[in-house]
Amino acid sequence: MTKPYIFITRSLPEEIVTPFQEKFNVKMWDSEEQPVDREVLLEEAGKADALITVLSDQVDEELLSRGRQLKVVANLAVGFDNIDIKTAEKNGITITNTPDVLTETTADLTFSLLMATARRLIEANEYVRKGDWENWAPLLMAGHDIHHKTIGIVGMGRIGEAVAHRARGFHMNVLYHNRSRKKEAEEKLGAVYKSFDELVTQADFVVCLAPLTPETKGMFHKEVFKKMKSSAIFVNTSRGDNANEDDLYQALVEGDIAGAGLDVFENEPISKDHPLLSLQQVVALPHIGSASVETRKAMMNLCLENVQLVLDEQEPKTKVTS
Ligand SMILES: NC(=O)c1ccc[n+]([C@@H]2O[C@H](COP(=O)([O-])OP(=O)(O)OC[C@H]3O[C@@H](n4cnc5c(N)ncnc54)[C@H](O)[C@@H]3O)[C@@H](O)[C@H]2O)c1
Ligand SMILES: O=C(O)[C@H](O)CO
Repeated sequence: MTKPYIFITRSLPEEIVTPFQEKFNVKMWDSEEQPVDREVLLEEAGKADALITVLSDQVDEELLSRGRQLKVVANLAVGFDNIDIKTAEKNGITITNTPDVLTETTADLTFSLLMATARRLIEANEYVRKGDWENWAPLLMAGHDIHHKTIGIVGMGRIGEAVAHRARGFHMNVLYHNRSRKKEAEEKLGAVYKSFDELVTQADFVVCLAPLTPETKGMFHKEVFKKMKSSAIFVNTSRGDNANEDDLYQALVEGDIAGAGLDVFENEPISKDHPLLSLQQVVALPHIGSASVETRKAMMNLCLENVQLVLDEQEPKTKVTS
């Protein structure tokens, strides 16, 4: 009997893939960094039983209609905005993602980014390395306090709650906005529900952790930045498209807000000539929210386990539904 065929769109460590090779015929794209060619991906989708994809692979109608035998697409991310879920369901293809295993790691990064932006850590590090540090000065690299300030979390899901937990450790006042109220989080974390407008007006740190959907796309725009405090810092570790980057740039230049910590961008990788990167008050990271070795390996394992379960005609651990 021929083994089921799994195609993985990036090169993953052998130690992760080897245990599955006895049961499956596994092929990987030969680069860890370079995305798979679209033509190759379409061709593979036409013959694979399972695909393991990453967030930059567009799993759209064209791809999902190729696979006569495609049964499952396991996305190496909790976000699934790169996948047309409805078409997958229509075509009987199971979609899985990687929730939970990355929650704490992404919350760590989100809070680090908030701190790095508020306390100007990257700018200060460059200052020392360039040899610009000549004297101690009363306001040298003075930033903004974090402790006892107000954090506003938009998208109080798994990661949002984990960020709120960290914020409580810094004696912060926690506000949140979510699609629905979360009474348990209010009790557990002392978080206070606010409308979106109230939250952006009152928070010192506005943190976006909502998924990218038609509803959230561009939700942080010109008028929203204008409502924020001029001392506010915007942190985005969800998806770049949730904020309008031109409006964010203008808001920073015109002093509507004080800074931005960004792990995600409208176009990734962001061009080094992008206006946002010319601003000292912006800390920019290359989409590394979940990037600890332990967590990335846990995400890879979860993808492979999900694929195995579906191919064995069992329920996957983390199925995505519309
Ligand atoms: N930067 C990174 O590397 C990284 C890592 C992991 C996750 N993420 C992003 O973070 C997102 C959140 O992950 P999660 O595991 O916490 O997901 P989750 O589903 O547990 O939480 C998302 C929350 O957002 C809420 N929400 C949805 N639409 C909303 C809206 N219009 N307004 C307000 N709230 C809304 C949901 O009700 C939910 O509570 C992912 O979708 C992904 O885009 C990024
Ligand atoms: O959605 C996700 O999981 C991230 O963007 C990558 O870990």
